[in-house]
Amino acid sequence: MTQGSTKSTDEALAPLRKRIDELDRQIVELLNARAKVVVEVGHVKRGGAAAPIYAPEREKAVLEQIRQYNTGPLPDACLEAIWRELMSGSFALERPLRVGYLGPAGSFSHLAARRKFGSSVEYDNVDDIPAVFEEILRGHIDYGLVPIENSAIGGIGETLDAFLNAEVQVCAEVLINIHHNLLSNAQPDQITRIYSKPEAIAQCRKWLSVQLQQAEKVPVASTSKAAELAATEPNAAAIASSLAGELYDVKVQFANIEDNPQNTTRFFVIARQASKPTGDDKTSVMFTTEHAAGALVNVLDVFRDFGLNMTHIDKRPSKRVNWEYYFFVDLVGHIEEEKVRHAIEEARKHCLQLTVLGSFPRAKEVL
Ligand SMILES: C=C(O[C@@H]1C=C(C(=O)O)C=C[C@H]1O)C(=O)O
Repeated sequence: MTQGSTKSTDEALAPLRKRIDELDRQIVELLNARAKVVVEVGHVKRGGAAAPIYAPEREKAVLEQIRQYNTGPLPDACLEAIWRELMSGSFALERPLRVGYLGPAGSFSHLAARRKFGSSVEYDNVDDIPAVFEEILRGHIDYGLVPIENSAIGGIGETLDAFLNAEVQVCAEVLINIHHNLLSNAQPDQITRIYSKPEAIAQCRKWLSVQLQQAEKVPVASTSKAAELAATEPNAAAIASSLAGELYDVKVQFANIEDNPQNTTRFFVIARQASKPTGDDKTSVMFTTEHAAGALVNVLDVFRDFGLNMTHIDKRPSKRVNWEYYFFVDLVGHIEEEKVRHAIEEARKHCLQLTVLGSFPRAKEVL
């Protein structure tokens, strides 16, 4: 490029950048005007009957409105990411929020928590899934992220079992694409060992059968533990999230090595309170029935008779009596809707016990 053309490019850019500077000034002013209103919301929530700081129903309405306002050229997903981060800042202005997840840091639960709650909340990593539930009940954390099901391996037994022992509420759901990465600070041909959680190794089976055949596959307790090992051991690699790579300072050598690119995990956000209706919600229930012919069908018949669509069903052994089960069902609708409330009252008549785990806005996007 000649000097003349560089100069004319600079000349052409200068006024455009000046316009951007002025718009940025206005955006900052507007963001702070919004933040001042959020501070007032915080005062209202803390006074009188204390209202939860995180309001999933309002989050959904705000994001839907943003999509409606959007006339481009920015894609909806970009604006949504900005507004999620903005709402994360709102929490900090109302009252610092503590969010717990199954650790160590860099796990997929951590990734789900960060995508949902942004970078302005405090995160706590907890040793196991039941401990996330306990920390909610003890008031040590405000919200907890727990995996409920994966598109490839199905229900997460540890989470389902934890609902039997802890009375927490489901207040939101989060869908996350699980992308695995091969992380290592060694050159690929120098890698002799690959650490990961057995499930992650299994989810990358096809890729591993053609790549890095020389390396030994070593199972460890979590993908984030694997990343930690890969950071310290020469010639070691890990299969883990890109977040784990960032946190433990290990390079992504190969991205998206999972066999199924649609590999998705659904997480529940658990809390001490449920969420208000949005008009597009789900209700999660857990029940056990008598050990008799047709007992389960009798309950499901009620949901059909009331026209309630079921989006999830799972079962876990009661662990009290052999072959006695707890069933977990997600229904479309909110418990405050007359039809849903009525259906659950009717279903209860066919159960030994039925617990409503919570109603929450239906997640539309995979984050
Ligand atoms: C400001 C509020 O609190 C939180 C922050 C929100 C926001 O920044 O728009 C929306 C919902 C809440 O999770 C509110 O409840 O309106």
